Amino acid sequence: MEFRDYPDREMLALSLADQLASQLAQHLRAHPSASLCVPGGTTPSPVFETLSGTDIDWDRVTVFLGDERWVDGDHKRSNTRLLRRHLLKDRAAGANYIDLYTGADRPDDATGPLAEALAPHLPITVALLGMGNDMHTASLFPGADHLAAAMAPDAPPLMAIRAEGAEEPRITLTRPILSGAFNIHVLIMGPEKREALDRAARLDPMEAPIRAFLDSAIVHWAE
Ligand SMILES: O=C1O[C@H](COP(=O)(O)O)[C@@H](O)[C@H](O)[C@H]1O
Repeated sequence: MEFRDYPDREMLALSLADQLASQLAQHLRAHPSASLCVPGGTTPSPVFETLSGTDIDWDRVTVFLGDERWVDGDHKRSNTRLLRRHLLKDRAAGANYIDLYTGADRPDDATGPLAEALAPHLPITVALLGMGNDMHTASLFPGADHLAAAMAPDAPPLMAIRAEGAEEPRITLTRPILSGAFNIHVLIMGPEKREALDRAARLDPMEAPIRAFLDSAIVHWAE
């Protein structure tokens, strides 16, 4: 794991957005398309704001979330809503977006069609992961009902998942799809998350799912 410590959150957002854009642009120089997997939650919006204005060929970039809460796109807890407000605008408005919320009654009914939609965009070019204070990442929560299956090497690309720490049913990309990304970044802010990261580094991925991605990730942190 590489740990990058920034002087403040603004510097982190500017620098990380630049690193993500550079990796996408570099991939696009050698390939017809690239994919960007991003987190939802409360942390990434400043990074998204900067990234949305970067000058890359967004028409050739496919964006999708690492996980989605099973709520309508205009619900205040929708991760897609966050993306539409902070990332999929300005220059990045041209990106192809795969919405993980299909409107099906249950996320279980969406995993098959979504796996087909994602397949042409795998392996992920750049995966940005978030982390909760409970050491979950995407919707891979400690204690979640299908965590063992979602962490297995032969897990399907997406799974429906429920957890006590999650307010609503979720859909999540699974461990093999996320860990197969060419470039993995973890974004955390604040002292609590730094402590959680240190704790996670000493735990098994079933207790601290973020642990599964740390060995090959660059972690970006600011107070
Ligand atoms: O529920 C979620 O939580 C994590 C962490 O979110 P944060 O609010 O602590 O930044 C996020 O990465 C994930 O995408 C989201 O669905």
